[in-house]
Amino acid sequence: MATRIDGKAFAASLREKVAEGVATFVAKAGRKPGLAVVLVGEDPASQVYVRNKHKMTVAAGMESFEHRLPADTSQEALLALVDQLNADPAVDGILVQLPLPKGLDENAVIQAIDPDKDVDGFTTASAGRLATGLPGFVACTPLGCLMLLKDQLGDLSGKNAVVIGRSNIVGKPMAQLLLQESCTVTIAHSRTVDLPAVVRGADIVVAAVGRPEMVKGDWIKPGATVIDVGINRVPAAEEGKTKLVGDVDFAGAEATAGAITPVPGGVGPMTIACLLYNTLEAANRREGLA
Ligand SMILES: Nc1nc2c(c(=O)[nH]1)N[C@@H](CN(C=O)c1ccc(C(=O)N[C@@H](CCC(=O)O)C(=O)O)cc1)CN2
Repeated sequence: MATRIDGKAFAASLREKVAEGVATFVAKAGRKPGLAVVLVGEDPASQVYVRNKHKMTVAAGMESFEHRLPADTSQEALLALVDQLNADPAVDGILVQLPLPKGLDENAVIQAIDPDKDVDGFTTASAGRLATGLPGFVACTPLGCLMLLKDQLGDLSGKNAVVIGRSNIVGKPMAQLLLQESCTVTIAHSRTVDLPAVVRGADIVVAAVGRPEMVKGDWIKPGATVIDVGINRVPAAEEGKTKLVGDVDFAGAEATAGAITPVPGGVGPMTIACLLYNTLEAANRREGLA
């Protein structure tokens, strides 16, 4: 039976370490690191995530600047706010909560963020820095996955890693991070031929496809480490109720894997902890303290 990787506990201890780093920063810089979060519209899940970001930012000793805008905000107004935050010396990190309401150009808004404040790691500048090994910010979810993997396995070099999913936000940066760790990396996607066979060759599986329980237990190589990025809400057995499942059939994979992240309580909590980690890093760099 696989070890369950406790992302919730790991994230809590990372947030504590960030809080210690924040105290050191405040002592040296004479100010708090600042994180600005922009939420447009009333998407219920986004509201919960933004509320949690605010609470955890404050708990880590940082300044939280929350900007809530109505769903009918224009592209121009949103870009003007991003410009204002880029210029604000109290703001070290900027995050625009995704998804944006229909009608807004997500890519244009993200690219408007100053790469030195891009604590979400979503700008093309950040992606380019990661791909070429330059210092920059790595998107929080893949960064969290890497931290969990290194904590579990130590040195990753020479491991066969399969990343299922090729999104700019998770799949591609995850593959870059694993390559940097000297893994042999395969990026699998919807056109991959014989996905089960590809996954069976992997020592490390990162599933980020957004399809509930798509990766089956008998695809997993015995002893492999499985990182499940999926957060899918599906109907529960009880009438009218729902539950969260990942992209991996947890019960099936748990029997064969060496270690596996659960959903919830695996990768998800790492996302906000890594956001705080990146914000502290941004503040240190801006003050020449990194
Ligand atoms: N600008 C961004 N937008 C979005 C990001 C992001 O990193 N940057 N990621 C997601 C949402 N997200 C943070 O914003 C996020 C998602 C999930 C979790 C989490 O802790 N999930 C829990 C389950 C929560 C639940 O019960 O519903 C878990 O997996 O254990 C935290 C943050 C999209 N938008």
